[in-house]
Amino acid sequence: MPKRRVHVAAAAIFNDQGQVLIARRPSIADQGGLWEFPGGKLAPYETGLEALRRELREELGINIQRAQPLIRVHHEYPDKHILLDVWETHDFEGEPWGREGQAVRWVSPDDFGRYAFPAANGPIIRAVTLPHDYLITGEASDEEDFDRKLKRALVEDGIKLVQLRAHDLGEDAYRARAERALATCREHGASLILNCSLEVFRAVDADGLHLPSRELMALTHRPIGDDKWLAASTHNAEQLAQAQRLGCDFATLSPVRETPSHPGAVTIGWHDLQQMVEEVTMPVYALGGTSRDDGDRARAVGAQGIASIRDFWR
Ligand SMILES: Nc1nc2c([nH]c(=O)n2[C@@H]2O[C@H](COP(=O)(O)OP(=O)(O)OP(=O)(O)O)[C@@H](O)[C@H]2O)c(=O)[nH]1
Ligand SMILES: [Mg+2]
Repeated sequence: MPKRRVHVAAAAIFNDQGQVLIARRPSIADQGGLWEFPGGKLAPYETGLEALRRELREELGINIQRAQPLIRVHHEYPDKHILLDVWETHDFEGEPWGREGQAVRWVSPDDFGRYAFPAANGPIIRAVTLPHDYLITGEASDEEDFDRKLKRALVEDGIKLVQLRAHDLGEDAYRARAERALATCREHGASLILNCSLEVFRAVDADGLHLPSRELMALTHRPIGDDKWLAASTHNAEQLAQAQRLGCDFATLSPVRETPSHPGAVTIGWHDLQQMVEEVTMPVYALGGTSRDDGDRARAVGAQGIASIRDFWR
C-alpha cells in the first residue's frame, strides 16, 4: 500500500529580539516530547497559508498578518510521506501561549542545538538560522579597499553571511585576507565562508567551507564536520542533487538571470529554479543577476534568498 501523504504548514515565528518560538509536542502525540515549529495538517481545500493561520490561532492564539515562504521539506517517515511547508513571520497580533497545554519557548537560533526536534527538521533549522542575503566578495585594489568594502556591506547592508571569493590571490595572500575578514565578520556578528583549499580552511578556522561545483562533483563524502557550514555552487539539478547527497548545508544556484558581465548567457530563470529547488531539502540562494530587489521573488519560488557580488560590493 502506498504511504499516507501528509501536508503540514508550520511557522518560524520571530520576535523583535530575533528569537523564534518553538513548542513541545504533547508526550502522547506522534513524535511526543520533541520540540517543533508550531503548525499542523492542512484541512481539505485549505492552502498552506490558510492552514497556517488557522493552526496558529488554534494552538497559540495569535493572528498572522504577513508571512513569507521559508522552505519546503519532503521527508519519508516509516509510516508516511510528509511535506513540511514552512513559513516565516515577524508580523502577528497577540502574545503566543500554549492553548493546548503545550510548552512554548522563545529561543535564539544559535541555541537550537540544545533542543531535540523531529528527524525532518534539520533543513528547517538551517533555513531559520541562515539569513536571506548572501554576500560573495568581489574585486579589491588592495587590502585597505577590501576592508572598506566588507565593512560597508556589514554595517550599511546588515550582511550576516559572507563568502570570501578571491581567485586572484595566492594561498598565503588568501589566508592573510581570510584571517582579517574573519575578525571583521566576528565584530559584526556575521559568518564567514571560505572558498579555498581544505588546508587553508583548517588553518583559518572560519565558519564554513564553500565547494566550487567541480570539487562538489568530485567528492564522495562530506569533507568537514557538522560544526561548520558546508556550502556549494551549483548550476543544474544534477549538481544540486550531489550537494544534497554530500550533506551540504546550503547551496547557490546560478545563473538565475542575465548579468552585465555575461550578456546573452543561458540562464535558469525563476520557473526552472522553483522546480529544481523543490527537488532538494536544502536552503538554496538564487545567484547571477540577482539583487536585493529580487529577494521577495526568490523566496516566493522557494529559495532562501539571493546571493550577490554586485549588489553588496562597492
Ligand atoms: N507542526 C510541526 N509538525 C512537524 C514538525 N516536524 C515534523 O516532522 N512534523 C510532523 O508533522 C506532523 C504535524 O502534525 P500535527 O500533529 O502538528 O498536526 P495537527 O496540528 O493538525 O494536529 P492533529 O492532527 O494531531 O490534531 C506530525 O507528524 C509531526 O511529527 C514541525 O516542526 N512542526
Ligand atoms: Mg500541530
